[in-house]
Amino acid sequence: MTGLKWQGDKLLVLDQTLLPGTEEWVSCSGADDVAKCIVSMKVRGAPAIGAAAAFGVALEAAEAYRQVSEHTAAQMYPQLEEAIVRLGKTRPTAVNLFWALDRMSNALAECRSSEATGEQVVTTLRAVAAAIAAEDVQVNRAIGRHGLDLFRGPVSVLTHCNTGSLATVEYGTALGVIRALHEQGWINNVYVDETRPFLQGARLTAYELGLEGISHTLITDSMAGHFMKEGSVNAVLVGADRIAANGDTANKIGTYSLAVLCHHHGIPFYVAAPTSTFDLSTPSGESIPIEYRDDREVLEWLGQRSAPARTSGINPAFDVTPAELIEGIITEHGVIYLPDKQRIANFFREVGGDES
Ligand SMILES: CSC[C@H]1O[C@H](OP(=O)(O)O)[C@H](O)[C@@H]1O
Repeated sequence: MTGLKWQGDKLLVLDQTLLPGTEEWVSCSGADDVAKCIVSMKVRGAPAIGAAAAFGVALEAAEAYRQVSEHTAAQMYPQLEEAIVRLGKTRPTAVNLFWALDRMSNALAECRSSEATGEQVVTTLRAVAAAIAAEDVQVNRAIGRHGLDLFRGPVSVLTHCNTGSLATVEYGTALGVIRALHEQGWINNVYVDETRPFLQGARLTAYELGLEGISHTLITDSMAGHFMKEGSVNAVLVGADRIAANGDTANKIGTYSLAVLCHHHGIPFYVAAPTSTFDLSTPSGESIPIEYRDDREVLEWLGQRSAPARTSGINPAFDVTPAELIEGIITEHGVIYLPDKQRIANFFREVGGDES
């Protein structure tokens, strides 16, 4: 399954705010449509918002080309550069968004330096956006394969938030590992954290696992320690939105608590993420920008106020897990075992190239 469909001159986004009860596709014809979908979390998940933003730039190019008089590229660049800036302001934490926009920006710069025609700009940006999407699926399947190598037989795992086909283009990162385990017949059960306040676990992960008949049990976030203590959880698998150069990892709020619980109970805590989630320009977790969302997500339940009128709330959408609490980071190139912080630098030297 996927939450993004590219149809020539439109991007269709599966509105995740309506799942699981309603499957409704939103049609995007330009960067502003995509930006609104990202801000409102109709599309969410680090790799998914990167791919969606890339398509947003490609759609904007087609729109700009339709508007210019002599179909010359020169008139298109200001509109496209503005679209990239607009999309870059949608959400601050997931580095995949900026990684994808940088690839689009670099492609645009190459068009400009090679004096491409307007039509060539449209074709080039569409091809780069399509490549980002296609690569993501292959990367996720590689993450799944490498994650499978960490296990020797049937396990029960716990996961947080949604890291599946609705958080990526398809297959998923931590949920990609879970899919690979399921395909191997090695999933006894998946404990799914509901993931307050946006309920990505209850609404999206449970939806994906149910569609594929993967055994799962929904729990409240506060139950995780109980099931670890009783020995029901063999490993924890989570995703990531930004991994700093020392391995500190920003992920959905509640992830840090899971890592501390795993440390206490001697349960391996794994992060699954593509190399596009690494940000080697950010030295450590303290420098990762954390998105604060509307506190009504905390103060309300399904749109109805649950807290007293005079009660204030606070809503950090992510927290940072220090590298020393992470057993390993599962990437498309293999597993980086932490907490030897030098291993991140060595890993990128071995696989060749930067984090992009
Ligand atoms: C495969 S990365 C998914 C990542 O993104 C989620 O955040 P959000 O739902 O706010 O976009 C969460 O942190 C997941 O781990």
